Amino acid sequence: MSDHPLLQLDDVHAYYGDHHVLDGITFDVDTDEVVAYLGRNGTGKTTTYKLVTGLLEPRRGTITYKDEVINGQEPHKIGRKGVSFVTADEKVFPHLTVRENIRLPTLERDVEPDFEYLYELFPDLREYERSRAADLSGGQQQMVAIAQALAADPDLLLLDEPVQGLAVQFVEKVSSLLDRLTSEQDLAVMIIEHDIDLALEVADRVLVLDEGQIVWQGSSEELAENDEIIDRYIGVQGFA
Ligand SMILES: Nc1ncnc2c1ncn2[C@@H]1O[C@H](COP(=O)(O)OP(=O)(O)OP(=O)(O)O)[C@@H](O)[C@H]1O
Repeated sequence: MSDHPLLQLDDVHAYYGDHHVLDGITFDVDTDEVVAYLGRNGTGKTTTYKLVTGLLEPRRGTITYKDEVINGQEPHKIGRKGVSFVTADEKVFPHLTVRENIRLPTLERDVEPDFEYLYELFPDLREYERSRAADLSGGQQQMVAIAQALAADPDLLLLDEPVQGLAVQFVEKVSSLLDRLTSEQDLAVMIIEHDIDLALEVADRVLVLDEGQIVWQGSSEELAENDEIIDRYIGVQGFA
């Protein structure tokens, strides 16, 4: 772990009304690592992403990104600092073309996405770049969402079940894509993923959340050998 992690959460608490969802979580994420964020449904994983992206303000604790406290900053400001968030049901704009969708996050910055690089990562998208997003399959639309997040040239990519409901061929693509991205760019990735085999395959490190607390952290290899933690907090394929 470095002295200056890209992202650092320190004793962070989050509530929805009186519902105390995150009960003092502390963890770091460094550039160039893929961190799987695991735990049963409803334990607060997506809520953690909402805090980091500014969609929700922590009641207590500190979120530091690139050595700056970002608690309570506006989502668009945090986005401009290099945080991108892709959810499972990411909505691409159906009436825009693939190319227009990918360009969206860069419009206000007056820069061009690196289409060549993105199409090399997602060859299907080159083929369909002039098609309306609505005409693509669910898996291809998910690729557009990930390409759109990458077009903004993020330093931290937060993926929330990026392959949920997708065909095996897309799952394999996402897995090899993450390998490639973190080896070619200064990028940290956090991934919420219920398929534990996939999570362990793509991640260097794992955080396990239960009842709003980080109950275990370690390398993917360590978790793969720790049946007790898997059974207790993640379960078969992570379903409660
Ligand atoms: N907008 C909201 N208002 C009120 N309660 C919410 C809201 N969003 C989430 N919750 C509750 O907060 C808790 C944590 O939800 P969260 O979505 O962060 O869990 P998760 O670990 O991401 O689960 P999943 O794997 O099902 O996505 C759950 O009990 C959920 O019902």
